Amino acid sequence: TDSDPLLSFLQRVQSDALRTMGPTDFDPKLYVDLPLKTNLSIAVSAFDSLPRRSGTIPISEFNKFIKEFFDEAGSDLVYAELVDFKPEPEGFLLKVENEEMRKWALEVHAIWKNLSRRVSEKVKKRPERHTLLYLPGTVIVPGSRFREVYYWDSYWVIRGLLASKMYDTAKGIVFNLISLIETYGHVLNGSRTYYTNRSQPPLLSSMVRDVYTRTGDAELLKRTLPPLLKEHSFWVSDIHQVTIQDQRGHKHFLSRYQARWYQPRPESATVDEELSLKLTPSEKDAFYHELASAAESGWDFSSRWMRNSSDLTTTATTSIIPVDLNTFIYKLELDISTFAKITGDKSTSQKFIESAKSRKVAIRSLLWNPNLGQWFDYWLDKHDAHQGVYHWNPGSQNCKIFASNFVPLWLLSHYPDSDQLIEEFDEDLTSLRKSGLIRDYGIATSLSNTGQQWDFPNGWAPLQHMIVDGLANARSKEARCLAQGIAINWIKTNFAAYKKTGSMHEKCNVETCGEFGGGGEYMPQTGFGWSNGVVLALLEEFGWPRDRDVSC
Ligand SMILES: OC[C@H]1O[C@H](O[C@H]2O[C@H](CO)[C@@H](O)[C@H](O)[C@H]2O)[C@H](O)[C@@H](O)[C@@H]1O
Repeated sequence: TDSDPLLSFLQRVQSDALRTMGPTDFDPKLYVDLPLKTNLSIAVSAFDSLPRRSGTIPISEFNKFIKEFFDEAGSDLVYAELVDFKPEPEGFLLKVENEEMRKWALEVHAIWKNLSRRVSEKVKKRPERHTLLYLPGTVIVPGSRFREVYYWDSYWVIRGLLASKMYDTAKGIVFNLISLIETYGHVLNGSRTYYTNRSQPPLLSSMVRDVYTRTGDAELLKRTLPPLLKEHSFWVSDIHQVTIQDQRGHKHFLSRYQARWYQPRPESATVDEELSLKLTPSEKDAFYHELASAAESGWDFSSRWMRNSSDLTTTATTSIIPVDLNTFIYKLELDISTFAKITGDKSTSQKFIESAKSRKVAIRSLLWNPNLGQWFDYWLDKHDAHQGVYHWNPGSQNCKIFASNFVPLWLLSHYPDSDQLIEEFDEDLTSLRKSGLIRDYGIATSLSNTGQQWDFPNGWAPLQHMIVDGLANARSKEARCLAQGIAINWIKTNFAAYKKTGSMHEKCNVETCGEFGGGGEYMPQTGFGWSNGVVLALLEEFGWPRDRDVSC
């Protein structure tokens, strides 16, 4: 934040706000999202002259200051009309025959109008007054406190938009993300200045591929290939790529999450500072780095990254080689190779076939566990590294159960024939069935109830979708039935929660029908981009017969 005067100032306002308002219902993100009305220097001197009693600004003075110097959070994104939205598009969810389900699906489809925005011209004119970043086209936001575009959320938003037949809006989202690569060299976690230090799970090529499959737009592939090559370089750069030598002396290259950030996350600074109170200054820096890196994974936060699942300060994201990240990069490599082939760039196509092959060997050699029949994250042991090369140790696979252990199955829906990564996966699904992850109302994120939001009993839409989509495209009938069963229960619980609360939720509790998820550092959010996208995508894939009950 030192190099960003607006952010430093907003963080001062945020920490004074906590002292003034108290911790109940306090959301630190609100303060770093406030757009400035005046020049920064004027606001700073007004802030410095506010009266303080025992270090605290009186509430009326504080509120007056906020009103005078800031516009409302989110007001720098304005409502955008969706040019391709139709209340009931032609060919919409043709397999959904049940009237009640169809009516609800149309309501979920209509929520795109509530979530669509464009960045105000004010941001383009005076970027120094906003933490929001300018994007050229219409955006779909997740909802509630998430007032900006998020990277990996956008994949499932696009899946939903494709089911809603909104191809132009879907393409516009891709172009927005590309504009971020052009400016920053990678897609940001989200479109805010405080997210420039990290990315999120790399799913841009998957967005492009799915839009291309529906539209056949080869121009899109031509335009996206150069930025996708940049994105690939980002994920195999020094900070992300790790070399691991196997027991036969063969060197493999896999990637990890790692943010370029050693301070509290500005959007959660008061929380991070409180958490780090017991740490020494150098431990604090390392802890903040690990938290930001966990945010890059999209799984913020989870026992998956913690050495001790009851102590968030033991988060050690950068010491882990994640199954899902390497699956996504493997798919990125296959996608780049496919796009290059279609657009006539043979040498790039060949080069990326080779990269994908090497990554496949690495994933199979280091992350796949043939005895337990699943892929595991791998813990890096710094003491075991010699001149930057780690030595593989089978005991360092993290054999705890997480939904991410089954994310490679997702490849079945995109590369069903050519992909040998999953060929060893037991088609009778013993490891998945016995994992304990499949619950009555969806796939649990993990088996540990730690109070973190990416843990039990929460189920997240993206995780349901990747595993279900993969199984639905498997050869075995059993796998396809399992996929359908999970999809039906997930749709039912989203339906029940919507009927009960009038909203779509960011996450659900997989134990109880109609109950939304909890835990983590902020209040459960509604809206909600990826949840809507996944419901629409699953309804498109499986349909809903007339006589199937909609309730649990
Ligand atoms: O403000 C705290 C954190 O919030 C975001 O993470 C969560 O919401 C995102 C939007 O739906 C989602 O992509 C992510 O998986 C969630 O855990 C944000 O991405 C974090 O960087 C931020 O610190």
